Amino acid sequence: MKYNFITIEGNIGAGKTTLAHLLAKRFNARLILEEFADNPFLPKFYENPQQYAFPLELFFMAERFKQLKELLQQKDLFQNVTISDYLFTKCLLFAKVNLPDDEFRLYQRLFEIIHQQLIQPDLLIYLHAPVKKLQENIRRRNRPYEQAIPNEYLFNIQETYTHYIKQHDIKTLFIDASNADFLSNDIHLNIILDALDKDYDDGQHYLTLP
Ligand SMILES: Nc1ncnc2c1ncn2[C@@H]1O[C@H](COP(=O)(O)OP(=O)(O)OP(=O)(O)O)[C@@H](O)[C@H]1O
Repeated sequence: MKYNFITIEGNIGAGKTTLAHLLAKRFNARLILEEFADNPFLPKFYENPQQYAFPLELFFMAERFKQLKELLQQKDLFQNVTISDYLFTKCLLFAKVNLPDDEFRLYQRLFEIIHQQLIQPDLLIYLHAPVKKLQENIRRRNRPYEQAIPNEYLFNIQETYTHYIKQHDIKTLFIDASNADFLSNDIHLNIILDALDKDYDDGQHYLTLP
């Protein structure tokens, strides 16, 4: 395994957490998981996005910073592999979609100050699935407040992520996860494991799962 700190990203319902658990088990890695359930603004945001977007985004940024800073500063970081199911920049990407321009600019100023203090992963795994598949996953896991997410919101999030990854030339394994089933299909997990044995240049590297 060539990487010390891997982050898995993707749209809502793409399967980040499942893959993060499987990889962490395989590499006996430290696991950093998104704690979105503690965000009291999330159900309110889905009911009334305009009113709650700013406190929602601030809460996410504060919580994620606290979590990443504590974990990544522990001395054993580079003795163990670390897997996380979110990138700190996720805050900024969701904020771009959810906030009006003036509020976004304020948020971005705060983000940039905070962001510099964090260690970045050495590989990003991006799970890309079509909106139809995301909606199926969201329905199946059945978190009540997510059941009316419009397709347009998922498209916007997807666009924002892919644009960011391209623009910043981030070292990314870009996985077509349309058919992904990491839990019951060992072939899918093995394709990812094989890929993690290789060195990659910066930029996107595409993988398709059969
Ligand atoms: N910055 C943010 N702004 C708005 N909503 C957010 C933000 N971050 C996370 N969320 C919401 O929190 C919930 C959890 O999102 P997330 O994509 O992290 O996990 P997930 O959908 O459980 O991932 P996966 O299914 O890929 O494991 C979703 O409803 C998502 O929209």
